[in-house]
Amino acid sequence: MIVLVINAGSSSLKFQLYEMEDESVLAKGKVERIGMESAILTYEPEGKQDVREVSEILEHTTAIRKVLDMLVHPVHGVLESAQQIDAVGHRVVHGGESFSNSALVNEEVKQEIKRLFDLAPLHNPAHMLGIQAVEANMPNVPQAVVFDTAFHQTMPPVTYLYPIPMVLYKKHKIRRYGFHGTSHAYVSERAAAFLGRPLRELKLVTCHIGNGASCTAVMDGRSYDTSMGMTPLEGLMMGTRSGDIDPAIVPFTMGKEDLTLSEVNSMLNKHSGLLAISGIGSDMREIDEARQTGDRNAALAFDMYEYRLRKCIGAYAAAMNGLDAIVFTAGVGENSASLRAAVCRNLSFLGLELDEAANDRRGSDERAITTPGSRVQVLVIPTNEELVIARDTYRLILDRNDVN
Ligand SMILES: Nc1ncnc2c1ncn2[C@@H]1O[C@H](COP(=O)(O)OP(=O)(O)O)[C@@H](O)[C@H]1O
Ligand SMILES: CC(=O)OP(=O)(O)O
Ligand SMILES: [Mg+2]
Repeated sequence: MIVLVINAGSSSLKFQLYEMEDESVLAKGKVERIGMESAILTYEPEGKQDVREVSEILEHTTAIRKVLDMLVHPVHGVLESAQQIDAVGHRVVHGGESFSNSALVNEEVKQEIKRLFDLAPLHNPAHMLGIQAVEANMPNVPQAVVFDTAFHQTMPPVTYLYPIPMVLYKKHKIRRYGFHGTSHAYVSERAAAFLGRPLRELKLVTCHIGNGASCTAVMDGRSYDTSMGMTPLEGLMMGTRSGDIDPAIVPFTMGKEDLTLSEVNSMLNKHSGLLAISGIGSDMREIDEARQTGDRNAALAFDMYEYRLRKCIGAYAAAMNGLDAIVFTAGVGENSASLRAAVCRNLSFLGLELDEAANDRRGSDERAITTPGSRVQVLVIPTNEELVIARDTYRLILDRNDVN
């Protein structure tokens, strides 16, 4: 069975094409700057030359058509015809309280994703465009949705409720949902396999540190608490997002700087985090380089980022009354040895002993970066959200075929 995985954002669309018999990736790529004159399509077919094309792509339907054209291209293609694609799986960031599992797309599911637009205004409308773009280009292909929030639906009320009037939860479902669940679930399972112990018996803190960043306390094999909240703005300091701040800063700043709600939202989501403190950018590579050449603002941004992450790990060790392993994953977590080292050096009170050489070693393999005697293990585990989406889609289609 051939499954196309799509992660549609407001101005981008990432994709991976899988042959599910052996879970091999046939091709992958992305379309960036959708809606702009010079959109960029990057396409990497397995065993063939990569392609980069700049053209006008004004909406998601055109983006999907371009992707399908590439997949069946006479020179760069990996398929004879787009009809070989058996199913499409989408990443959907917000599933609210309605979805604790992945689902096949039908009218009801689409209505529910639409109902959640308010809770994820940056993400869910884009996912819906992705679903509609597939419907327009491949009308008979079944689609599945895999939610970032699903893994966190096991959180108890003590961790998911906010101490604000209950009526707001009842009326508007204001609560912690958590995100990056597909990644936290995947790396937890891999961590248990790596440690050779049942996941149910482990207390883990999984750190998904990419563009967006979140930490999860995984206990009894489930998400017990996680740092992102009702939206992906809460919690850790990120590339351009503030993470936790005093909520009173919002009305105060709006008054003092005469900002609208949408301006203050944009300030916290797009103009804060590493970017705001360093004045350089949101990319950890740039920050780390600048810091090492003596840039003080970059050093401060790095230290704040590290401090807030370490505080979250410490809080979750207390929340679970114990800690067996910390897992680092996603762009920064997998690649930034200096961030991992800074976090670990400052957690020695937990009996954590960093193996500096293992931490400095580059590679995309799963590995421990602590000494064998370390009381808490620290692992680097590359995430693979696309594979989980492809697997869930595959399983849903097989189950459906069994029923029919
Ligand atoms: N070698 C590296 N060192 C430090 N940070 C890195 C490195 N490579 C990638 N990153 C960071 O990873 C981030 C992207 O993470 P990723 O998980 O791919 O994000 P997303 O999926 O949200 O786009 C980049 O912003 C960059 O800061
Ligand atoms: C939910 C979220 O923050 O996603 P991303 O890291 O892809 O921005
Ligand atoms: Mg990501």
